[in-house]
Amino acid sequence: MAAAALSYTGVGVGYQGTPVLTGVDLELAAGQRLALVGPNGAGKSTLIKSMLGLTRILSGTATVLGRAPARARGLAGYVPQTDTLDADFPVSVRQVVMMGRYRQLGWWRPVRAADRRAVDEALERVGLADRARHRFGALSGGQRQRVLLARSIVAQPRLLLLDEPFNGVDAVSQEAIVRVLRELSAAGTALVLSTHDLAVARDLADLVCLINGRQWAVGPVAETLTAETLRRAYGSAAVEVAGGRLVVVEP
Ligand SMILES: Nc1ncnc2c1ncn2[C@@H]1O[C@H](COP(=O)(O)OP(=O)(O)OP(=O)(O)O)[C@@H](O)[C@H]1O
Repeated sequence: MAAAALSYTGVGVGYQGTPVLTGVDLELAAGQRLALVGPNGAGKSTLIKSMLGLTRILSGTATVLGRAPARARGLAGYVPQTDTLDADFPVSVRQVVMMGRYRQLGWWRPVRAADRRAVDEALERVGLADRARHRFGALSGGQRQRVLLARSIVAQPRLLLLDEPFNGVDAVSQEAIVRVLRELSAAGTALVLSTHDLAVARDLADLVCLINGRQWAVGPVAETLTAETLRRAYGSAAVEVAGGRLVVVEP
């Protein structure tokens, strides 16, 4: 049987030996979709970085695709927040997506017809085939996010990690991204996405992990995103309003 996409038991993660998030218990199988939900500073990005082998596991045990996270580097796909990238960098959409192939095949190897085909197919899939020659930085935030998704899928990862994939993303791009994520998951890719938006978690995820400095709850979305667990994780001032948006009223 294939190794779990993720297996975390009692995990603490942080920086310079100081934990920012503790008590994380996660099991994710092929094709499952996990939403990491929590307020700003909860530790969502840090947890994703630990899955990429970029931050130390300070306590507990963790495997990513059957290996210790530091040994799994490069195996999981990663879609960063678009606004963390330098949009002025003079690179075409096609070149950005091709970077996803280099990682798998080595930058020294010449680009082959199969690589070009994979890039074309990925751009087609995210609905941006007609933008291949455009400058990456000239696209809208939502289109850039679709390009970054295309870059990650050309490497055909068994686990895909997305950090706030819908921040600053227009409705058309969000719809395209959601469609591709559903297709990937149906084909067996395990997904982890961090989000502030409870509606996104409910719509897209099977499992949710509610964190804020520590893990407050984990499990199937309907059972886990309850008013009670949200109140515990966000503090008593947390109020959920219609449409799944969470409004936190400062005490
Ligand atoms: N490189 C770093 N060194 C030290 N502390 C860090 C570092 N990066 C983040 N932190 C701290 O770790 C905590 C968790 O941050 P993290 O970015 O993981 O949260 P988040 O849930 O992703 O929040 P946001 O939604 O604001 O991105 C915060 O207190 C943050 O200040």
